[in-house]
Formats: sequence, structure tokens, C-alpha cells
Amino acid sequence: MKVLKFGGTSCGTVESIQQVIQILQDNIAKGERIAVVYSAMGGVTNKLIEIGRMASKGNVEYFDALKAVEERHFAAIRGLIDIKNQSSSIAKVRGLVNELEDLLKGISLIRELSARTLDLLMSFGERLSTTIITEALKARGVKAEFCDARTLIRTNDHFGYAEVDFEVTNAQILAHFARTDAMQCITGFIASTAEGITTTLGRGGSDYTGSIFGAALDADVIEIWTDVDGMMTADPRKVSTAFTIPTITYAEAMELSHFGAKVIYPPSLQPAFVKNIPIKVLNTFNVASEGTTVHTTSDETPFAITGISSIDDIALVNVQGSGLIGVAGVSARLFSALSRHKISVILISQASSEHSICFAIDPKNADRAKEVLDQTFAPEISAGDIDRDGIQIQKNVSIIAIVGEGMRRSTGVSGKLFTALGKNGINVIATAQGSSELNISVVIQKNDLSKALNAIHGVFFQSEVRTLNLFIVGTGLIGSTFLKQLSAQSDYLAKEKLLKVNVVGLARSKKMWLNPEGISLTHWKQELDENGKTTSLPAFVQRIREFNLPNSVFIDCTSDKDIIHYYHPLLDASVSVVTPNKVANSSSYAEYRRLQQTAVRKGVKFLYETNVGAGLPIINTIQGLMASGDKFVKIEAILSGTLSFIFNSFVAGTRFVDIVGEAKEKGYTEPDPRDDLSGLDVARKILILARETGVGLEMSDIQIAPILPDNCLQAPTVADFFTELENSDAYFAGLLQAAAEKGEKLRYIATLENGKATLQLRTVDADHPFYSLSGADNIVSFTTERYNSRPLVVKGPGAGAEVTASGVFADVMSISSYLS
Ligand SMILES: NC(=O)C1=CN([C@@H]2O[C@H](COP(=O)(O)OP(=O)(O)OC[C@H]3O[C@@H](n4cnc5c(N)ncnc54)[C@H](OP(=O)(O)O)[C@@H]3O)[C@@H](O)[C@H]2O)C=CC1
Ligand SMILES: N[C@@H](CC=O)C(=O)O
Ligand code: NA
Repeated sequence: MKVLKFGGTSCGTVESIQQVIQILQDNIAKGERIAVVYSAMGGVTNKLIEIGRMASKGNVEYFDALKAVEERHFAAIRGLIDIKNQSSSIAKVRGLVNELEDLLKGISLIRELSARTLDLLMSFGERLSTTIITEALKARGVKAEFCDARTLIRTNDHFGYAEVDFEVTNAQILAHFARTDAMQCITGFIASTAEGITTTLGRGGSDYTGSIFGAALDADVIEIWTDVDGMMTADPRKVSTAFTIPTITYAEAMELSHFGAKVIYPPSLQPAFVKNIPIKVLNTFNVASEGTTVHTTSDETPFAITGISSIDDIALVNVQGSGLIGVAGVSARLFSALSRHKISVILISQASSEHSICFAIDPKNADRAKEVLDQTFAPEISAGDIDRDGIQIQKNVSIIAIVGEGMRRSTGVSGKLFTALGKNGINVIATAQGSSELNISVVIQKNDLSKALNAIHGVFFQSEVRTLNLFIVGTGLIGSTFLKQLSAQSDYLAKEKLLKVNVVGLARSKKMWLNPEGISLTHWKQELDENGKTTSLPAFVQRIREFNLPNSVFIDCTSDKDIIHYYHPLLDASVSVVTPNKVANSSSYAEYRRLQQTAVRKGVKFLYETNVGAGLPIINTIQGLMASGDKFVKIEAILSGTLSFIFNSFVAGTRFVDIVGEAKEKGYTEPDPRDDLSGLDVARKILILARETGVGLEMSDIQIAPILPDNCLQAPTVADFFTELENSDAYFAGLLQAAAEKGEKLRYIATLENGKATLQLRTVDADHPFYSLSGADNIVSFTTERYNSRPLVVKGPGAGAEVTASGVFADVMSISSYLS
């Protein structure tokens, strides 16, 4: 025997009922003996309540609303049953509607809608839907029989959520089924008292009806047919990567339902659990899906938890004071006061210091709870045993619960949970874990809910692709090359790293465009042009904060001097920052430190490997040596790709100005090449290296020996600059010739030693390690306590679009590993 239950959406339209009938016929064809429970047509219960309220207020419009309900049911008959078989269904539905009309007339006369009357009123929903479906089945030759559950399920008179008398109910169900072998079409949700007064089993109670019948009949399985593919690892409306849980235990399903997963009505699990009958949650609209099976044991999965659930809106109550320490009976008084006022508690947390008790309740009870507790603890508040401001209530908070029996088998589950939250800057306000190790709950700010759910889902269900959300400012040479590399690698990242990189925001100087669904990596230019709004960096940053997406990374690919003002607020909002732009790290030392510290404090990353030597591992090398306790003695380096290229290419027969132009064309120079040739770019880099090694220099401390004659240095525009370079041809040729005569080469070398940084244009001979460079090579020689007699040398191309973009890419990847 199998008991099937179909919910409101399944019974909602002619098409869905046809689908239900198909499912039933498939079962019959397989020779299954089935009993079927139906909900009211979707939305009808709410409509009946609304109509009842209208009638009780004397609002005569209830009559039109009733007509609409009646018409909906007649339309279902017309759609489901051929015309010559309709008369008996029409008569039955008309009979029910007449009864309903009488009831509403009564309500409107006495202007009262008691809980008892409301139960009777609501019962028409299931009675109507079940009548129609039974008739439709009969019209198709199925031996079906309407079964009014009020004649079988016996409850007390707690109207609205009546409690079942299982002894009487089970006996009545068994006796009824012994009398007939017709397929029973059972009204969900409704029952009656011993006196025959109609009751209901609580909203969602049709599931419960299914479980009551299934348990009484010792069914092999209870199938709950709904409009989703079973229970999901998280609410798919909030977590797009959520997936169906194939098997789950009763305890886990109960826990998930308690914390907001509305797929199964929690009380319905109990009768099935007692009889050890599996419950299958299946999708009427996707019969191919396996759904979820709720059972005593769940299958082994690679995941430490089974699912994540949340209650979006709760209020957190905190009772705090030194007078609570060691005083017996405080919590007893507290919770009995709440219970007397029927305020149900969702979560409780008390530190072992006993200094405070904190618990979560439905926000609609918050003000009443405060009143009740202020009264209950009035003596303690006036004596100062409970803090002056008494009982504090925090609203706009949510609970997230991670649930799974697997927690008992694995260690580190809570560590993983809190790390995921911490790395996304989500503050945990309160936390609770039952000693059953089935559930860990955290209370967080409501505006962090979606971010938190996604971050937690990402770390616990890692076989699912994780998402990194990028906001890129600057789509020039480096920004666009990075986007090109990202596009080329996106399949690899998805397959090999289970990583989806979502570009959510793009900005250039004129236009910006944000789209949380993700901007196309191939058509971003077009999207930006077509949809972009006028760039406003404050607005761009504000949107990032409002989106509040997990794993957010801001990438600054500009050379803008003011953009650094946004780094701090972004880090502070737990957004990681990656940048090839050297401006921030070469501004004041105080600002440099502040950025580092904010990133550490917020548990996010501030990465800028490409600030020095483009993609070459220079910053990372220093950070590694520093972390391991090495001490820097000296750094000697060629840090400009542009200058390196110039001095490698400037040979007899060439013109200095042409070589500078070539460096610009090859993408080695700064957006403004004067920054390279003035020594500013190298000065910024050695300043950053000094700071990384713990030497807190300022820009003014760097001794810069110029490469250029004054006329070039003072050129007011880039065009003038090139003219002046041309005018100084003889000067550069002279420099070159002087070096060549000694058999040496020109090199612009930065040195950091004894806390001093200097930049100098020097000539080096063939024995010097910096002699043989080519292209835009950088070379950095680190002399440290450990690398002493032979320095550690990093050498390679230190400028250019591809190597710089790939350095930015590597920083982004390191954030992704950190977050996972
Ligand atoms: N070239 C290299 O080898 C290396 C470069 N870098 C650094 O990379 C950074 C980018 O260089 P590169 O790509 O060559 O520069 P580009 O001039 O090619 O691109 C700069 C981009 O930033 C945009 N931009 C400038 N100001 C703003 C602003 N206020 N708001 C929004 N967008 C803005 C520009 O917009 P628009 O397109 O509208 O003009 C452009 O898209 C620089 O900081 C540079 O120092 C670091 C290491 C190596
Ligand atoms: N303009 C810079 C680019 C890298 O930082 C250089 O030439 O090195
Ligand atoms: Na680098």
C-alpha cells in the first residue's frame, strides 16, 4: 500500500490535476494499491479565510469573492470531465457551495468568525478539490471513492491546530479500509472532534493527513507530491547552486523544516517516523526527478552536512546582568513567563559565565516579550542585577542553521562554518549548537543573509561550483587583457577548480555597468557601451556594498590617484582588493599600514603583486621571507620594464625618442610615460619594497637621480614630452656613447640598504649580474641574513599587458583558494 499526497499547486489547475491523474493511473497500471490525499486548489484556503473575514465585517463584497471561488471549481469540472458526465460533479459542488454560502451568511449575520467556524469554513477547500478529482477519476473509469477525513481522523478541539487521537483515528481508518477496496480520495488537512465538529491540523496539515493514513495503514511508502524536486541543500531562491538532497533522516528533515525549509510540514514526520515508513518528496511537474527520501538513515555523502536552512526574520532577546550569575531559577522564570504568554522560543544560547541569556523569537512577539520580561524581572532591574536598560531586543536579524547527522562523524564543521562567515565579514551575533550535534545555528544581521547562505553553501557543498564575484574598474590595457585571459580560462576554472568567476561590475572613466547576474566575458565591451551609466565611483562602490555578495573582489586596473579612497571602505565592507595600481601603496606610510591592517582585521585580502615587476613573484617572495623571519640586508634591482627595454634597445643607430615610443606601444609604459622616465614609477616600486621589508619610508625619503634633462622633465603634456625627447637626442646619444666606450651598459638601478633608498642611472660592465638583460626584463637581487653570500635573484619580464594581467589573475586565484 502506498499513500500519495498532492499539494495545492498540484491540485491548482486543470493541467496540474491532469498530471496528478496521470501519476495515479501510472501507479494503478503497475498494480499498486494506493490511497490519495489532496489539498485544496492552490490559494483557495487563503481566499476562504479572506471571504470569511469580509463576511464577519459585514462587507457584502464577500459574495462576489465567493462566486469567483465557485467559478474556479466549476471551470475545473468543465476542464476535467467531459460534458455528458458533468452533472453529478456539478450537483455535488453546487451542494457544497450552497452549504458554504449558508455558513457565510451566518458569519455575516453574527459578525463573528471564531476559530471553530474558521476551521469549518476552511474545510470546504479540500472537500471541493477532492470531490472534483474523485469525479474526474471516476469519469476515467477508475474505481475511486471520495473519503471525508473528518469521519476518520479524531482530534481534540484545538481549532486551527488540533491534536490527533491516534488510537481512535487508527482504528477508524483500518475499519474503513477493511470495508472497501476502492481507491480512497481523501480530503487533506481536516478532521473532527468526537462530537463531529470540524477541526484542522494546522497550515500544511495535508502532509500530516498523508502521514496519518500512511502510518495507520502500515504503508510501504508515503509520497508527498509538490512543486519542487524534493528537499534542497538550501533555498534555491536564495542559493542558485542548491541541489536536491537524495536521502535525509527524519531528524534532519525535522530540523531543516523547523528552520524554515517549508517542503514538509514538520508534524507530519512523526507518524511516519514511529512506523519507520519512508516519506518521498516528489515533484508533480518533474516526475523524472528522484526527489528526496526521508528515512531512518541517509546514504553516505561526501558532505559533512545535509542542508542549510534559515528563518529570515527573527528578534533576538538578550537578558543580561551580573545579578544573573549563579542565581538558580532565572531561566525557569524567564521561559515559564514566555510560555504563559504563548511566546515560542526558536533558539536559546547562554554563555557558561551565566552573565547573559539570549534567545530568538518571532518578531511579532517581540514587544509583548519585552513587556512580559520587564514585568517578570522588575525587581532585578530596579536592583541593578539585570542591566539598566533591562531586556534588550534586536530586530532585523536572521537565523541560519546548518543541519546534518554527519556532523557527529566529522570534526571541524563549526570551524568551517565560522571561517566562511568570518572571511566574508559576516558578524555572528549569537550561536547555538544542540548536544545532539545535528544542528549549528547562527544569528546574523538580516542584510547579510543571502551572502551568508551562499558562502556557507559554497564551503560545505564544494563539489558544487563556487562563485567569485568581481568588480573591475579600468578596462584599458591591463583590465581588458585580464578579461580576455579570464574568458579564455573560464571553462578550465569551472572544470578543474570548480570555480565560477562572475564579473558583476565594470567601470571605465566614462561608463559603468553592474549586473549581479554576471557580465558576458566575451561581449563585455558591448554590454558596457549599451547599458553603461555615467561613471561615478562612489555609486559603484555603494552598489558593491548593497549587493553584499559573498566572495567579492574589487580590482583596480586604473592609474587613478583618487581611487585609493575607496579601498579602505571596500576592505572594511569585507571586499578583497587586487590592484596593479601602485598609487595606494606608495601614498603615505600611514595609509599603506591602514590598508594592510583593515584587510587583516576584516579577514579579507589586499593583494598587489603586480605593483612591482608585474607578474614576477617579488612581493610574495618578500612576504614569504618576512613571515619566516629572514632579515633584509640589501635590495638591488632594475624595477622598470620600460627603462629596461629602453636601455636594452637603445643602441647606436637608433633614436632614444623612438625607443620610448616603442615601449609605449608595447604596453610597458605607464598610461603617462613621463611617470616611467622621470623615475617616479621606480621610486614608487622601491618604496613599496622597502615598506614590505618593514622599512617605513615616505616618498620624500627616496633619492631620485634623474635620467632626463630638465627640458624633458618639465614638459607639460605627453606630446610636448616626446618633442623634448626628440630635441634631446644628442644628450641621450652622448650617454650611450660614454657607456659604450667603457664596454658597459646603461642601467637605472634602485638600491635599498641601511634604511635608505636611492635610484641611479649607472653603467655596468659585463661581470655585473644586471648586464645581460633583454626586452622589458626586471631583476631583483635580495641579500638577506639567509641569502647572504649568494643573493636570491628574481628575473624576467617586468612589464607588458599579458604578464601583468596574469599577475592580477594569480592574485584573484589566491583569493579564491583563501576563501575556500
Ligand atoms: N603596463 C604594465 O606593464 C603594467 C601596468 N601596471 C599598472 O596597471 C594599471 C593600468 O594600466 P593600463 O591598463 O596600462 O592603463 P590604461 O590607461 O590602458 O587603462 C586605464 C583604465 O582605467 C580607466 N580609468 C582611469 N581613471 C578612471 C576612473 N577615475 N574611474 C574609472 N575608470 C578609470 C580608464 O578608462 P577609459 O578606458 O575610459 O580611459 C582605462 O580603462 C596602472 O596603474 C599601471 O601602473 C602595473 C604593472 C605593469
Ligand atoms: N610602467 C611599468 C609597468 C609596470 O609596473 C614599467 O615599465 O615597469
Ligand atoms: Na610582481
